[in-house]
Amino acid sequence: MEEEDDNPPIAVRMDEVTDEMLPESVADSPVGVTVITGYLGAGKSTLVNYILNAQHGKRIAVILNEFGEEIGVERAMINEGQGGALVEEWVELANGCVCCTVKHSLVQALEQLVQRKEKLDHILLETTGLADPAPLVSILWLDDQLESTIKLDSIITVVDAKNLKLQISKHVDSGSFPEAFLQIAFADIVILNKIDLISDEKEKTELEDLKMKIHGINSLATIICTTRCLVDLDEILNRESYGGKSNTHLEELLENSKLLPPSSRHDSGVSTLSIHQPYPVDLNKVNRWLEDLLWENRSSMDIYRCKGVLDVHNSDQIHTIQAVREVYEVVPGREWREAEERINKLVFIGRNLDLKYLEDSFRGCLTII
Ligand SMILES: Nc1nc2c(ncn2[C@@H]2O[C@H](COP(=O)(O)OP(=O)(O)OP(=O)(O)O)[C@@H](O)[C@H]2O)c(=O)[nH]1
Repeated sequence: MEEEDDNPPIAVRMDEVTDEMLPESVADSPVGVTVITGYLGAGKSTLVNYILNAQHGKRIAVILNEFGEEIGVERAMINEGQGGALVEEWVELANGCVCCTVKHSLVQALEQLVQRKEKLDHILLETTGLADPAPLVSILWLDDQLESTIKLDSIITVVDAKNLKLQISKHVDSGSFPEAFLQIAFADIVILNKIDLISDEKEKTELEDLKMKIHGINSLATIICTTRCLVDLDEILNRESYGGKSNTHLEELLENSKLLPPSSRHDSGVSTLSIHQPYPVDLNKVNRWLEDLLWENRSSMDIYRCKGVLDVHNSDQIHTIQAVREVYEVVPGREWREAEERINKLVFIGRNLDLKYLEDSFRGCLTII
């Protein structure tokens, strides 16, 4: 037996790896669902058509969903992989409001789609007329323990570079803010599209300004500039933005640069800010604090998203916080490294965010005051 163990591992080319050769956990891993939002005419259909028709070798189902309208039967299109034929399927959803009746039916319909289609690599859900992606996130962000065959991967918001500039200038000094800002606030990835329409030098500087404004609304979003939504699919699929066990955003959050508060508050009132505090926290107190912030609405803040890392009392594991509106999750991640400074860092995206309130109330969760 010992001799066998001493044999060197046999090298296998990754493109020859079949499901049978993969550990069960990888072969059976749930199919990622990416939600695509964006303002009218920003380029959502252009992105979907590109993904369906490009030669990327991935088998992707696209579901077109008219939220806000009565939901009956929705169309799903599936790319056969090698840039081959498109197959059309109908995914049946019960009528009703997205936050109640459709909840289970949407998840069930997606699970059935995965079961019917062998080796589906990914599902895209294009939403039209959906101003606020949060209800959809709470439907698709499923607990790992449910062992679903699907999992929410990320939210992509397609933005029209030329139009966003106009929208931002129009809404400066105004109390209102366009739904495009809300879609940016919830995005994990912002595709800043129609870059070809920004041509002269002056506009190019404005493009940098636009990126800063997007990060002013949501400093956690990855911005990808495109023309006709031509984007490397590896940059947008399988991001695992909501994976409880995934450490992807943990390392991101530990990077200082991602956490600096924007130099000035965004005029739309939708902004990002972050708090950093040393000393371990009491996990029960953090849960109560989050519930107070997200559920009780005692302050004038409107918190859309929160991501963070925690130094939990009596634990060597970094804990991550992730919240979308009232749904939140705190999970242990990797262990703190020896040289790493143990700290609590939290990033909030929302309206009327109050730094002092957040810092003062969070201090109550520390084990050393
Ligand atoms: N110049 C330019 N035009 C683009 C680009 N991307 C998309 N378009 C055009 O913009 C228009 C709107 O694009 P769509 O993909 O239909 O946008 P959409 O977000 O799906 O639009 P709705 O479904 O109406 O919300 C179309 O005429 C596209 O051909 C781009 O990068 N540059």
